[in-house]
Amino acid sequence: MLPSIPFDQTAAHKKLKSHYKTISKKHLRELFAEDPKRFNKFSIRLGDILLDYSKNRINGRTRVYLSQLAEECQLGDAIEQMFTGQKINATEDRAVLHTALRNRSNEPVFVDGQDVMPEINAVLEKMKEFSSKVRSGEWKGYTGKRITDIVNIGIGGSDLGPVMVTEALKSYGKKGLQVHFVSNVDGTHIAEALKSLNPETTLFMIASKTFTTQETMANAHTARQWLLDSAEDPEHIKKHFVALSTNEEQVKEFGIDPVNMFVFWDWVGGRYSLWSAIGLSIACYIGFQNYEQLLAGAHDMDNHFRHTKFERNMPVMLGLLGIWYNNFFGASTEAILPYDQYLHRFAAYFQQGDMESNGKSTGRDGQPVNYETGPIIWGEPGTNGQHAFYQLIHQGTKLVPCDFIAPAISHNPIGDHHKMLLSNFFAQTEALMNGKTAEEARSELEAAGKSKEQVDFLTPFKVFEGNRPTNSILVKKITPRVLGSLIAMYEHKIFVQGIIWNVFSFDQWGVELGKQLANKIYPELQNDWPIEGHDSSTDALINQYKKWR
Ligand SMILES: O=P(O)(O)OC[C@H]1O[C@@](O)(CO)[C@@H](O)[C@@H]1O
Repeated sequence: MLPSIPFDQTAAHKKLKSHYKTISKKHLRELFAEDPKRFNKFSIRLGDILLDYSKNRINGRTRVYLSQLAEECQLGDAIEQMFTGQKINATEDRAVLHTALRNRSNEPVFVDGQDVMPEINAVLEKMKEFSSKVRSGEWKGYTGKRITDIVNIGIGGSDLGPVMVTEALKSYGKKGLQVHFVSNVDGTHIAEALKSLNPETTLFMIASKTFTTQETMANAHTARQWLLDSAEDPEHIKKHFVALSTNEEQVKEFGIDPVNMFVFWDWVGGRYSLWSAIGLSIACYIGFQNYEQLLAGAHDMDNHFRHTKFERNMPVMLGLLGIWYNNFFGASTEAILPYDQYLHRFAAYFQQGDMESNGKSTGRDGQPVNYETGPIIWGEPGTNGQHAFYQLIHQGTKLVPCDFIAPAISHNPIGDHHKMLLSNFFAQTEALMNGKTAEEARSELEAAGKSKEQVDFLTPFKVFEGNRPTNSILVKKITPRVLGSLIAMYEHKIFVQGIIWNVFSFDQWGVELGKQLANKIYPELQNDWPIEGHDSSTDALINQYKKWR
């Protein structure tokens, strides 16, 4: 059981609060001027990943106090409790073992006294065999044709991970095998997906940990009817449907043969499940060997996280820096800005990963917390973001700590594109750090031949305060292994923050109320009678909908 340590009552919190008063008055320009070796002091390398966190509003003392905060919150113990299968997801009485799914060492991991590695390996073997059959054409549809299209039907963690990874690793995708993703219960989503597909060569993967999620089950039934409209014989379902789930009973009830079920376990959180059977669409698309590389990369980061002292620990430093801005500088959001178009769903993935884990306001002691917890995560690929919201990041009134991510090597080395992309990647963090002084702005305007009146008028609008913190994560190339490490790095950053904010990061009770009310309203929409009994707004909205539909 995790201890409950209100983070704002730790000695380190007190020290950080006082330290903030001095360090927050220092501009990043000064911090770099004071120490030419600043980069060496505030950067970490792990394989083909370089984390440069030197452009942050910290000095050596800040890092000492932040590390003390982690120590006081017993982060080290908490890490060991997770990796060794303790039931740290206390409100659901479950272990948290996405790390076991990628435990390439195969060292035993025990849940309730049983080593879970044999069953994990059995599912991986089944995924290997199945993905090989689909990719080779051995797996045939009801008319004997090979599969050309996979449709993953799932939502949240049963969708976002496979989407993000198959997009990020698109250059590893198999030619002639397309993956599609349907998640929204909005009929448009499945209608648009099915428009271009042939039932004879389409394989549906119904991805759902519970196999009860309204959206997924609605889409799954629609997909099944779409197949039967062509195939007619229900016997053919088993050639075109597999299930990725923990719930065998519901899978059977839907009509999928348990032989075609790829199981995972209740100690795998939905938003941490791409390493489980939920990753089957990934394995089919990029091949099982590449999927194993993804697992290996995550395992590399797991070992780093578990065995590295906090000051040299990537997830720990990222987690502590996030707390520094969230709880001491009052920054309520964090931007993830990948300078890689294939990573265009990376920020979206961690919207669920981070916000569904730490978007909590009740401490592990059952009491309301009296400090900020999970930040709002957002972001878009660079350089697009520069033409959308960088105005606010550079000159707005809000502090937005940003993670910039970029590969040194592109999968598409066309002309000078990558050098242009990377010049922006390097320039943006430099600009956010240094800014532009009024003197610099003024002399630029004068050099441009502006009149004195124009210079006086325009100068204030051309000043950049700078001092805006960023992390730079430069990787050699986005390979399956590097991507696996990057994802695990952010997973563990989220873990670090949840431990220190004294919340339970692996349940998600906050998603239940909306579902409950939707299940109450859904039957009310089955007729045209006017509704009353909700509040006047909900009644009016429902009744207007009924008039218009
Ligand atoms: O995989 P499933 O059981 O269908 O859940 C889908 C998603 O729904 C949730 O909102 C939980 O209800 C996410 O946590 C989860 O990833």
